Parts: sequence; structure tokens; C-alpha cells
Amino acid sequence: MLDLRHYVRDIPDYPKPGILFRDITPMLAAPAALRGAVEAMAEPFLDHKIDIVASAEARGFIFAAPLAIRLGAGFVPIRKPGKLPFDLHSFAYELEYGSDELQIHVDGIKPGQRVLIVDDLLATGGTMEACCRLLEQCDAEIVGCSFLIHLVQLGGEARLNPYLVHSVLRYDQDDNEVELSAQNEPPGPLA
Ligand SMILES: O=P(O)(O)OC[C@H]1O[C@H](OP(=O)(O)OP(=O)(O)O)[C@H](O)[C@@H]1O
Ligand SMILES: Nc1ncnc2[nH]cnc12
Repeated sequence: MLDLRHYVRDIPDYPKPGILFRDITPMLAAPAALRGAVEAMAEPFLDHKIDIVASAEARGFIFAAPLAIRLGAGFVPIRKPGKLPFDLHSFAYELEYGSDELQIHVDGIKPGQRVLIVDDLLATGGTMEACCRLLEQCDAEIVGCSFLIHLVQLGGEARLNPYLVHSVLRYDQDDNEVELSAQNEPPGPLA
């Protein structure tokens, strides 16, 4: 079977000293790996009647649109300031290597719509936490969060409590494969 891990390139000290950057561009350029990544991110949510896949730019978008199509859902963008033209909800947050702010259109998601939030990578959880707060402001029903990569040692999963977290590739600080935690288990059948 295709090992997606082979398509992630590690770049030490990028964009700042001490950061080990997980570069997914080799995976994006390999058709079978890209397809495998999208399938693995979508698989636990196939029967969960997702209305909307929401995602923060830029890398999240790469996976979110194919997941939306795979799940029969729509796509709603969450963007950095100055990009969305209509009335907005906003949330400021910290990154592993900086700080930023994210925004969503106030009418992007209707109250009660079932939303899956997607990103390429979970590090400190600041980005996904901001997405969750924005979707809560929209009164969305957050079904879960799906990532390609989870950097477990940075503790981001705890910030996403109580939401379900699914990830395809998990790394600890020694680059070892990490077992699924309770919160990381894929969801059961739809109640
Ligand atoms: O869990 P966190 O510590 O928040 O880090 C994860 C986020 O960092 C990266 O985005 P980045 O803000 O670098 O922007 P990009 O997608 O435009 O490259 C990545 O795509 C995630 O969105
Ligand atoms: N270590 C990392 N590699 C790639 N993207 C990231 N986003 C936040 N931390 C990252």
C-alpha cells in the first residue's frame, strides 16, 4: 500500500530556527498520493451527512474542496483579513511561528448546518481553534476536524476539545508513528 509518509519532506529551521517544517508539496505533485490523502481525510466522515466543509487558507483549501466534493458537501472559505468582501466574524490567534487573524462571512454557514473543518496540518491548534470559534459564532454544528498531518507533541488536540479530531499521519518529536488517542478515534455510525 502507498505510504503517504514518503511524500512528506522535512525542512529543518524553516521558516524560523528550531521549526521542522513538514513540506507536503511532494505529496501534492504525486497523483496517487494526493488522491490517497483526500480519501483518508474523508473516510471517517462519509456517512455523517456533512453539509459544509470549511477550511482556512491557504494549505487547507487544497484539501477542503476535494473533500467537499467527496462528501457531497459545499465549501466555505475561512480567510485572512482583507480577503472576504461581505460582513464578517473575526478571530485572532497564535501560530507555531507567529500570529494571525481569520475571518468568515456571517452568512457563510446557516445555523445548525453540519460542518467538517479541514486543514493540512495540526500543530499548536491555534488555527483550528480559531476556525471552531468562528463556526460557533455562525451556530454551526461542528461534526469534527480532519487533518492530513498531526504534530502530536505540540498539544493542539487539547485545544479542540470537545470536537472530534481525525488525522492521517501523526508524528511525535522523534518522528515516530503515534497511536490513535481516544479523541483521535474516527467517529462511529451517525446517531
Ligand atoms: O496548529 P497551528 O499551530 O495553528 O498550525 C497549523 C497551521 O499552520 C499552517 O498554516 P499557515 O498559517 O502557515 O498558512 P498557510 O496555509 O497559508 O501556509 C497550516 O496550514 C495550518 O493551517
Ligand atoms: N512544522 C510545521 N510544518 C508545516 N506547516 C506547519 N504549520 C505549523 N507548523 C508547521
